Amino acid sequence: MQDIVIAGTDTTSTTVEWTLAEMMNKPETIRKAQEELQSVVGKEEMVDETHLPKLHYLEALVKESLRLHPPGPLLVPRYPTATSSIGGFIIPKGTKVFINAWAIHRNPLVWENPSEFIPERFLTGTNRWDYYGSNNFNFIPFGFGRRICVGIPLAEKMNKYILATMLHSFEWRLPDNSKLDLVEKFGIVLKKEKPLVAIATARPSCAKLNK
Ligand code: HEM
Repeated sequence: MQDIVIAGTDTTSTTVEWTLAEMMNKPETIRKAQEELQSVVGKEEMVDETHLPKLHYLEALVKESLRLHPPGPLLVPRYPTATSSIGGFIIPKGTKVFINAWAIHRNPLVWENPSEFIPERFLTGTNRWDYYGSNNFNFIPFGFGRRICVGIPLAEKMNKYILATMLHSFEWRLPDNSKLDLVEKFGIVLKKEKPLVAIATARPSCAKLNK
């Protein structure tokens, strides 16, 4: 139980924080997400679970944020049960192996402009990557194989639900005289070095919230 709470809380809040920070750095993404929310949810309603599968742009935003800033950058270590050879390297049985998902997600042979936040890459062509290691394991924010994250169905919903509600109900801006930075702090969970501080103002378009 404790494992599930630990694995499921920091990862989700970090994903929401990174996604909002990247969006505030590229305000047109906020406008596009709010347009999508306007057409799917509308002015009179609050976001609910039934809207989530229709929010394709929002899903692309979350995926692009997980690509650039995977909360578990090195996944969980593996210990091979047999000696094996990968890419010419011998990996003895029992070696502690880390998978660098962070680097895989920025591989320039796979991702065009890998360091740039471009959610559209998850909307077109074969790039509608899922979370289960499709596309040759080039996108693995939840890991892969037997020990893949068990919380994917919940995390998928929560990430979108929280962000959708925040963007539908509020406008977001930085405090006066502050600058946004996107510096990472490496750890078991990959966080922002400086937590995002943002000011929320209720959107006039959200009638129910203002009652
Ligand atoms: C954005 C949210 C999340 C991300 C990015 C994430 C990421 C990960 C990653 C990378 C792993 C290791 C997988 C591997 O090494 O192959 C993992 C494992 C795990 N996650 Fe998540 N996770 C998230 C949310 C959640 C939630 C919401 C729960 C539970 C409700 C959860 C429960 C777990 C558990 C129990 C494991 C260990 C699985 C095992 O070892 O068999 N995670 N997660």
